Amino acid sequence: MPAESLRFDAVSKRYGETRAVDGVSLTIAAGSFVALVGASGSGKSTLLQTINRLIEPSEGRVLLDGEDVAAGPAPALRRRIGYVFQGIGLFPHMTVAENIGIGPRIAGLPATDVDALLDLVALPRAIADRLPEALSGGQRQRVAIARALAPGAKLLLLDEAFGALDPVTRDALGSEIRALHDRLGLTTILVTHDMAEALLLADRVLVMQAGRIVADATPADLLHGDGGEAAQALVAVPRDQAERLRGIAREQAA
Ligand SMILES: Nc1ncnc2c1ncn2[C@@H]1O[C@H](COP(=O)(O)OP(=O)(O)OP(=O)(O)O)[C@@H](O)[C@H]1O
Repeated sequence: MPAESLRFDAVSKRYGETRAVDGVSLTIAAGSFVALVGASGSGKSTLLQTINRLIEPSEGRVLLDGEDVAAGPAPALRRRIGYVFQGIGLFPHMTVAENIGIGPRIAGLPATDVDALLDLVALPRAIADRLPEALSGGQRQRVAIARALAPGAKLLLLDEAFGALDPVTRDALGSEIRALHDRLGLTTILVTHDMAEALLLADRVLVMQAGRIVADATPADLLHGDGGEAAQALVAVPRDQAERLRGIAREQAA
């Protein structure tokens, strides 16, 4: 199955006076890796969840491969879309293998090849019989990714999926997700607070502010100073940190 393309067509979501998402129109090409960044409360998670219908837009529509996501039943839609969020949501009383296989099992699909999925996310096959409590945070996150991909999803939504991990694990898992994206030909949307992560992993970076997309640029363009004020304020953070670290290294060497 080829990667899935996405289109947001004037999508808004209101909660009373709050416009969590405010008239977003946007096309995401099949096979692209898009990062969605922005301050807390800017609407990233709300926009992401309109794709798998955890949130229904107040106005507008979302098209997956040209078809309105609201057209068919939500469970069938969600099987096409891998969704991983910070809270992970593994079932604590089920083994790793049961957690990974639950989606296809509920849908009455053929049993999941758990070993193949564990290989895919670089986990030892021997952990298949463990409960989630017997895993590290990074391992749990990998199981969640394997579960998200188990029904053959070609669209992967990651909502601060690496948020609770230590920086070393987070960096490694980010690179592995990018490699997995390339190898499986996925379309991936990564919500992150971390502009460095967005710049390093994505082909395209979208910046949200007060429910709107205020910048849409490649990492190279952002690093060249494009994208406007809000985007450049976010790019300045890792750049300033890198410069301060270089300054400390220079002082030590002098
Ligand atoms: N169920 C809800 N009821 C009322 N307001 C909501 C609800 N969900 C989100 N909001 C509001 O919508 C806005 C966008 O929230 P959203 O969670 O999409 O932001 P975010 O960019 O993902 O934030 P964070 O980075 O902190 O996760 C916020 O002002 C939030 O308070």
